[in-house]
Amino acid sequence: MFFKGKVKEENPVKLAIIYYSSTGTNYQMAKWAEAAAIEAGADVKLLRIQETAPQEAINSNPAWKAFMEKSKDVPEVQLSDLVWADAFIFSIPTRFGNVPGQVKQFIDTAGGLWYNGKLANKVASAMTSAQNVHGGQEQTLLQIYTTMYHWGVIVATPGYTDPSVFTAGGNPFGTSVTVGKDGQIIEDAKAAVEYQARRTIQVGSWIKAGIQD
Ligand SMILES: Cc1cc2nc3c(=O)[nH]c(=O)nc-3n(C[C@H](O)[C@H](O)[C@H](O)COP(=O)(O)O)c2cc1C
Repeated sequence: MFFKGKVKEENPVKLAIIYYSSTGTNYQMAKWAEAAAIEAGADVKLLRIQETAPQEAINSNPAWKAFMEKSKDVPEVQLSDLVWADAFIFSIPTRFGNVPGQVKQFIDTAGGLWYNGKLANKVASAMTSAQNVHGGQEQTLLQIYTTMYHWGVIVATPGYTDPSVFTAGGNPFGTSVTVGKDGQIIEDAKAAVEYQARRTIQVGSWIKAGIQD
């Protein structure tokens, strides 16, 4: 159950790691997932969801402004990336116990793909952050999973299938973290993120192999 190996190299799982981040937390988690996924042999794209907030709002928060500048070269996720991928990992902040509007705006452009069955039978898991330990992290994960259920995506949560889940705070829905006053992640979450990436790829490889049989 504790998957540490590599997926089949001749037909790697195509993994889209899709994040939204204002101040870098979810970017950090996405980068950890990216490194682990490459190590596991997946074909990986790290993609950011388009920022749609007004420039004045971004400028009013130095951490937000600095992070926008730092991450400007990360490619923006396109609908074609959703079609390309066998599996998704979403990393998104908690906003009032829900997904950020930027994420919802992108998701709501996928109606045509959904209608044409282009999103079904993929695999997904999600990660999130919040300011408070009990700030709605699980609820945010459930919100994005609800969309996955509509898409016909198979949601592959970590559950309690690896010791790293406990070290990171024990969220079986997906890795979730708390952002301290210094803007840094409080929990020791890197191993859990890496494990979640490997597990998403592993389940993705099972589904992909099953579809090809
Ligand atoms: C509009 C808004 C709503 C938020 N709602 C919550 C919340 O419900 N619970 C919480 O603990 N933190 C909340 N936060 C804090 C964010 O979750 C936190 O800034 C985010 O996890 C940082 O992630 P990032 O660095 O990737 O942007 C909110 C922040 C904003 C701007």
